[in-house]
Formats: sequence, structure tokens, C-alpha cells
Amino acid sequence: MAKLQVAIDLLRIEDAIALATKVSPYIDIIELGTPLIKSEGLSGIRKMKDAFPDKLVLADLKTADAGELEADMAFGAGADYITVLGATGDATIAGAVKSAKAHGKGIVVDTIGVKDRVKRAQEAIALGAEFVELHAGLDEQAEEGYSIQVLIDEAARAGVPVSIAGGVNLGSITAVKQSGVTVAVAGAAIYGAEDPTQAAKELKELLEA
Ligand SMILES: O=C([C@H](O)CO)[C@H](O)[C@H](O)COP(=O)(O)O
Repeated sequence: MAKLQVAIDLLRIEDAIALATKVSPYIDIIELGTPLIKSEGLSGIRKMKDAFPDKLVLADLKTADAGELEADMAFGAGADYITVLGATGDATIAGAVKSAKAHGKGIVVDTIGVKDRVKRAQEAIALGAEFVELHAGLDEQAEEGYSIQVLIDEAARAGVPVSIAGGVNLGSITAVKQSGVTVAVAGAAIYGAEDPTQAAKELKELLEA
């Protein structure tokens, strides 16, 4: 069954932990979004893992270089997964994978900005990534004509473990699930909801239906 990941794009770790506290019964992976990491640093990762020792914590580092070093830093702070950019070189992904193996953790390759996401996903899995995020970031989502359907179609033909991020919500999660994803990532649909707990509950129910 696909896992549900909440992407927390808030800026204060106290707010992020408060949100995670509300939604955690329905969440498999708690993601500290890139703006949150930039705001709070490694100590934010440590605080989140200390608050939720039984949950998987993903640090959305979007590492672009020094893969092994940055992965070591985040795993040392308690992360279970970090993201590395698919747009970067194979050596950066391989370095991060080396660190993940040493720590017993996992690498997620983020295809944000990559032209051929499916091809890069297949390459990233061959390099040792645990799964690949087919991702349209917040700026791409804001472009005219954006549709999550592109990611859903790519997931269905990827043939490797993938997540989808970029507009997963109550209206799209069933199609996301049917595409065969390993993980569905929901950010604004949860942290921006009037009732985040209810939103997370409904998303989880649809994923499990
Ligand atoms: O990863 C993200 C972005 O790069 C900022 O960190 C978002 O969390 C991700 O795109 C989730 O998107 P929504 O579910 O559409 O909020």
C-alpha cells in the first residue's frame, strides 16, 4: 500500500511540530520542506525526530553537491531520508547513497527541473536511490496550464519506485494511487487546510480504499 507523506512548508519548527502532532496518526513520512530546513537548519531535523521517534522523517535538502557530506549531516541529525536533486551529477547521488548505506537510511532523488523525469528516475534507482520523487515544485505548479496528470502518467510508466509531489489533494489522490506510486506527497492540501487533521485522515482513507 502506498505511504502518505506530509510536506511541511512552514518556516518555524514549533509550527511544524504542532502540525505534525495533529496529523501524525494518518501520516507515514513527515517531511521537513526545503524552506523549513533553510529556516531551522539541522536542529530542526533533530527536534522533529525527537518529537516523532516512531515516524519516518524526510529532510528535503535538495542536495546539489557534496552528496555524501550533506547526507551524513542530515542522517546524523536524525533524518531517515534526504532528497538529492536528480538534476545533479551521478557522483552526488552515489555519494549520498554511500552515506545512506552506512547509516541504514535512504535516499530519495527529486526530479524537480528535470526534463525527462522517467529516464532520470530509472537512472537514480540504478544508482541506489530508494525511490524517486516525480515532482512539480511550487513555482512550476503556479505556471499556467499545470496539471498533476503529467506526473500521474509518468508514474504509471516509470517501472521503478516513485512518489508524486505537486498538487496531491483530495481530488487527485485516487488517480495518484492508481498510478502505482510508492508514496503520495501532500503539502498544501494538509498544512493549508482549514482542518489539517481531517484532510490528512481523508487523504489516508482514499489511499487505502
Ligand atoms: O517540495 C516542495 C517544494 O519544493 C517546496 O519545498 C513541496 O513541498 C511539494 O512540491 C509539495 O507540493 P504541494 O503538495 O502542492 O504543496
